Order: sequence, then structure tokens, then C-alpha cells
Amino acid sequence: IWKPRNFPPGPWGLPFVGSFYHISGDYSRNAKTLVQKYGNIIGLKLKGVNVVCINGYDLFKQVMTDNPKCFSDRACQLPQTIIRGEKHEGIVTTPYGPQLLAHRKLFYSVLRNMGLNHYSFEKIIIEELPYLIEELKACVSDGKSTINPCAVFDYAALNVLAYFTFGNRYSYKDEKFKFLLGKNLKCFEMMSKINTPSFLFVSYIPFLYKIWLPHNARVIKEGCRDIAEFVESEVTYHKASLDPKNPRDFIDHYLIEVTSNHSHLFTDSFLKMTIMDFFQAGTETTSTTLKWAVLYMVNNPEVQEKVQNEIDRELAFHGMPKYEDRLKMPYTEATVLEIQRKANIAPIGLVHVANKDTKLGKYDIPKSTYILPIYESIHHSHKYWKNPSQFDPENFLDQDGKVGTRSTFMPFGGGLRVCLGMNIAKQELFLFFVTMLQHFKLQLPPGVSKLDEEYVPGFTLQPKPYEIVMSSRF
Ligand code: HEM
Repeated sequence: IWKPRNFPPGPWGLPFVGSFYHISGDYSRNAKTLVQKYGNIIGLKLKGVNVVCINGYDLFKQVMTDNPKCFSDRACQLPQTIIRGEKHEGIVTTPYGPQLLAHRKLFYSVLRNMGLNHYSFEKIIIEELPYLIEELKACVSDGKSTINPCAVFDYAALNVLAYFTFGNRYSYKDEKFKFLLGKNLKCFEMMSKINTPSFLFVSYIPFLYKIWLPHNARVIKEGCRDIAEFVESEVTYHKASLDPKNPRDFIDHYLIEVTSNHSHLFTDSFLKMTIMDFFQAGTETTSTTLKWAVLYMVNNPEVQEKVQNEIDRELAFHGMPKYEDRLKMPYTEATVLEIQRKANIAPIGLVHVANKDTKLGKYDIPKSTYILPIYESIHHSHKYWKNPSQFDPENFLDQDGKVGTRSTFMPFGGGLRVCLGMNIAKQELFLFFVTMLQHFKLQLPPGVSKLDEEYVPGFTLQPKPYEIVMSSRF
């Protein structure tokens, strides 16, 4: 219960669980209620840990930009132990230090290398586009009047990462691929539902989790074990067929590092967790954004029409888009950014942790305090956007109709832990979105005036399931 001296103000909690019920669940809404009472910086105790929620750009800037090193560790609690085991390996949870930096550097260098050698990353995404179109076409022609095209985005997003990691894409009908995707999405879904009372109980009894777990946590544990086995079989295959002079993909580059001078930083088990991090962090986030894209296009037909006019003008109907096309399609690029702003899919991103005693504003922040950035407080605030509750691509266009940069737009987080896949995700979102609207018209089902824009709260914010009418444009 007890908070440190000069800690930010906030509600008192209950013994053991602290303010758990004040904040967890729908983080954005719950934080909004607390802001009205305590102000933009709120101090809480959650299960014995010091937690500070930050709201508004000034505090984000202090954490992400002014003092990033201080706030660049990660939280490691029982959910992470269930996913990763006791050692908490993998990029997402590793503390800021040589091992994290070496892995981030390797990731970027593989991306660059793929560009220099046989394959640029953009080419991987562009190769996926015909399959995306084919699968969406199958949705149109299966005779139903309304459809839900969302699953296609899960396939496409995972396939791009599979190519980067394993060196090959999968057919959407491949049983192995469906298995990997299914397990991945199930684990992600269950992570949003893990904090049940029985899970709280387990987290207070040391080692109990080794013999018993509640249902949701068990599903995550079993799902992660299955994904890990899948990844392990790929690593074994790569070891057997590795040609160090001709690395094919991320695994090959990693195996070469394992045998290099820095091998203590690169290990087989860290590789396995890192690949699982790519799939967990990079599939659902990208596909959820595209699911919101469909919903906003259906609800805003005038925006859809403007985007399609720009696509038709610049790509002459049949051309495959390239990422550089965004430079001549400012309205389309602004629309993609607006989808990310409005959907705000990662409401608290990933927790940042203070790695030493420090200050935030006038308050003392002890080492190991968790910082929860409430992204809604910048993405949906009247302070930074003209009409934040409306869907309006003009939010990102300057007076000359060009796309301007906005420091209050942070869908990929910030500081030294900014999303590792940001550049991949930006390319995927633009190319998948343009391809979809180039080929298909998205409309409301007959008799429906608007799709529900309310989200389902969770680790990421999902749109409620919907049906639309989708027709081929040519
Ligand atoms: C629209 C898609 C995506 C969104 C909205 C998104 C968002 C985020 C956010 C908010 C964070 C936390 C940043 C912070 O702590 O400040 C993050 C971290 C991360 N993301 Fe993404 N992400 C996306 C796609 C991807 C993709 C495609 C990958 C593929 C590799 C990826 C890999 C990661 C990793 C590994 C981290 C942890 C980085 C670290 O802890 O150092 N993400 N992402």
C-alpha cells in the first residue's frame, strides 16, 4: 500500500493488489477518470510495484526524448515468465544494455543487408500483394452479400515476417502456417484477458505457477510452447543448411553472430524468443490497424473516394504500389496516419521502467518504477488536434497539402525502445492499404447507417466484429 516519498499523487489501493482495479482493463478510460482527480501524472501501487501513469505530451517528452536512457528498461512479471521462462530472454523484455543494443543493431543490419543483397524488405511486402488481392477476391465472389475480410490481414502480416525470419512465405492454405498463426493470435488474445482474480492469486504465491495456472494463462503457456517448437525446427534446419558466405534470412545472420566474437550476447535460446517477439509484436498490431482501416473507410465514403481517385491517378489502375509512391499521394498517406491516430491500437504501448532513481516533473521516481504512457492523452486530445474525435486525414496535411510531421503522434512509442519494426510496419500499412482500395470498394451493409467505432479493450484495441459489402472495382 505504501508509496515512496514525494511520489506522484494517486488513489490508495487495497492490500496486495494495490490500485489494480483503478487502472487495469480499459487503461485509457480508467486513466481519464484518474486524471480528472489527480492531474496528468498519477502514482499508484500495483501488486507491490510502483507505477506512474503519464498523460500529455510534456511528460511523454520528458520520458521518451529528454531522458530516454533513464526510462528504457522493461517490466518482467509473471505473464512474461509464462511466455519466456525464468530467464526473460528476447528483445521485448531485455533491459537496456549491451545485449539489447547488439540485437537491435543486428535487426537493422539484416534489414539493410536484405536490401543490398538479393531482396529488399519492400520487395518482400510487394510479393505478398498479389496473394492479398487473390484472397480478398475470394471473399467477394463467394456469393455472400456481406463479408468480414479481416483474417486476410493476419495472414499477410505474418507471412511478411515469416519471409524475413525463415526465408520463405507460406501459402495461406498451408496447415503449418495456419497452426502458427492460430497459436500466435490465441496467445495475443489471452494476454488481454490474463489478469483474472485467480491469476492475481497465483502471482502472490511463489512457484505456484509451476504446478498450477488458471485457464487463460495455461492457454498462453501451451501456445508459446507450440510456437517455440515450430521455431526450433526452423533453427535446426537453418543450422544444417547454413552457408556463412550467403546468409538467407534473419536466422542465418543470427547463427553467424552466435559463432562470432560476441557470442555471449547471441544464444540459441535468445534467438528463439526474439523470433517469437517478432511474431507477437508484429502480426496482430499490423493486422488490427488494417481492420480499423476497413471500418473507417466504410464509415467515411468521401475519404475512401478521395483516396481511390489519388490511387487511380498515380497508379493508373493496374500498377503495383511502391512505398515511394506515398510522396505523390499525400492524401492517401495522411489517411493511413489518421487511421493509426484515431484507432490508437496500443493504448499503453509497452511499459517503460526507470533504471535508476530519477525525477519526473517535481516528483521523485525510484528505480524500477513502471511508467505507463497513456497514448490516448496525446492522440485524442483537443490540445494537439483540431477535432480529435472525428476521422479527418486533414489532421496530417499542411496548408500546401503536404504531409507534415507531428511530434504528438507516437503510434510506435518512443525513446530508446521505440518499435523495432516501425519501418516495416509503415511500409506494410501503406502498401496493403493502397492495394486493397485500388482493387475493392468497401461499403456498409444494406440498412446499416454506420459501423460501431467503439473498441474492445485489451492489450491492443480491437474493433468489434463487423460485416461489410466488398465489391471489385474492375
Ligand atoms: C502497426 C504496427 C505496429 C505498431 C502499432 C507497433 C507498436 C509498438 C509499440 C507502441 C511498441 C513499444 C515502444 C515503446 O516501448 O516505446 C513496440 C515495440 C516493439 N515492436 Fe512494434 N508495432 C508494430 C509493428 C511491429 C512489427 C511489424 C514488428 C516486427 C519486427 C515489431 C516489433 C517490435 C519489437 C521487437 C518491439 C520491442 C522493442 C524493444 O523493446 O526494444 N512491431 N511496437
